[in-house]
Amino acid sequence: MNKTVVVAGLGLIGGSLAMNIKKEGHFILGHDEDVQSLELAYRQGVIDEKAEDLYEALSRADVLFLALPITTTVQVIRKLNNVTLTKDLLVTDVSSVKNEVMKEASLLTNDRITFIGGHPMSGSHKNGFTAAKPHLFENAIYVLSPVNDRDEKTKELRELLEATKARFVTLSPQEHDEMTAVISHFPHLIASSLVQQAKKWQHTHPELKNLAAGGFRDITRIASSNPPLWQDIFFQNKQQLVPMLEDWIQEMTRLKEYLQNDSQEETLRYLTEAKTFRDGLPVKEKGAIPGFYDIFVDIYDQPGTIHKVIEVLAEAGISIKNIEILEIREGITGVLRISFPTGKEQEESALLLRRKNYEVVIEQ
Ligand SMILES: NC(=O)c1ccc[n+]([C@@H]2O[C@H](COP(=O)([O-])OP(=O)(O)OC[C@H]3O[C@@H](n4cnc5c(N)ncnc54)[C@H](O)[C@@H]3O)[C@@H](O)[C@H]2O)c1
Ligand SMILES: O=C(O)C(=O)C[C@]1(C(=O)O)C=C[C@@H](O)C=C1
Repeated sequence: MNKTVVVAGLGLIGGSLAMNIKKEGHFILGHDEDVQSLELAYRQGVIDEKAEDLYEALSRADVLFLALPITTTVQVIRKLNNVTLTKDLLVTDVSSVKNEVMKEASLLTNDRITFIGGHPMSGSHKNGFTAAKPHLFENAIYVLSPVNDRDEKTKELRELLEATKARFVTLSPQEHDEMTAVISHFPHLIASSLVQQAKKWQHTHPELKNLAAGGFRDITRIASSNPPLWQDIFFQNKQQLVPMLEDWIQEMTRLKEYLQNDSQEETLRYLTEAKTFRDGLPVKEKGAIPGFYDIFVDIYDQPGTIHKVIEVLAEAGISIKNIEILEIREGITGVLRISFPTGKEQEESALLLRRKNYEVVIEQ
C-alpha cells in the first residue's frame, strides 16, 4: 500500500533514501532548512511536495525519516511528544551514532509513534543533495535498532527500503556504537590527524604534497568529509572514542619501542598479524565491506580516457557496480578502480582491457 513519507533532511543520505522510497511508489513530503536543496529535490521529482513546516506535515504522514545532523535529530525526537497525530507514525533515523538518539526515543510517550533506529553503513566524504544517488546503499549493511520489539513495524520499514538493495541487520545501540567507533569513527580521527601531521611537515618540506601518492590518499580520503557532521559524530560517541584513543597511544608507544630497540621480529609479527586480519575482512561475502570484485586499470590524464575504458566494457554488455579514480594528477598516470558484482565479470573485463593494451591488476 502506498504511504505518505516525510523525509526531513534532503542531503546525501536523506536525498538518496528519498530516491529509493520514490521508486516504490510512495508519496514523499520533503523537508529541509536549505531552500535550494528542497527546490532541487522537488524539481528533480525526488519529492512530491515541499514541507516548510515539519510538524505540520506529520499530521498526514505514515512514516518519518530523520536524515538530519545527529544533534538536530535528537531535538526533533524530543518535540514529537507535543505533536497531535491522528494516525500511527513510524519514525526512523539514519544517525551514525545511536546512543543519545535511542535514549531520547525511549522517552517518547506518544503511543501513536513507533521508533526504529536506523543507520545505513554507506556514505561518502561528500554532502548535500547534489551528492545523493539512488545506488548509495546497494549491498551495504543497514543497521536497525527497534526501541521495542515490534516485528511487523520493522518489516514495514524494510519493505519501504527494499529498492536500496541494502542488507539489514539488527543491533542494540550499544553494540552499534562500539563497532562503528572501531571501524568508522576512530579511523576518521586518525585520518584527520595524519593530514594534520602532513600539514605541519609541509612548512619545512614544501615538496611534500607532490609526493603524497596512493597510500596517503587511500588512508586519508575520509579526512575530506564534512567537518560539522564529524564533529557531531565524535562528541556523540566520545564515550567509546576516549578509551580507544588511550589504547591507540599505548599502541603507538609499543611501535616506538620496537623501532628504538631494533625489535625486528616483533615488528614483522605486528605487520603480519595486521595484514592477516585486513585480508580476512569479508570483502566478497556478507560483511561490513560491500562484496565487490575489483580491477585496477592504469590510465593517463588525457581527455576521454575514462570514457574509452567504460566503452570497452559497455560494448561487451558488462555491468559495473562502482567506479573510482584513485589517483590522477596532471600528465601523470592514475588508477581507475572498477568494481563488478561477480568474479566472472571481473575476469572478463580484465581480459578485454588487456587486449586493448591497458595495464590491469585483478584484486585477489
Ligand atoms: N555522510 C555519511 O557518510 C553518512 C552515512 C550514514 C549516515 N549518516 C548520517 O546521516 C545524517 C545526515 O548526514 P548527511 O551526510 O546526509 O549530511 P548532509 O549535510 O548531506 O545532509 C543533512 C541535511 O540536513 C539539512 N538540515 C540540517 N539541519 C536542519 C534542520 N534543523 N532542519 C532541516 N534541515 C536541516 C541540511 O540542510 C542538509 O540538507 C547524519 O545524522 C549522519 O550521521 C551519514
Ligand atoms: O565512505 C565514506 O566516506 C564514509 O565515511 C562512510 C561511513 C563509514 O565510515 O564507512 C561514514 C559514516 C557513516 O555513518 C557510515 C559510513
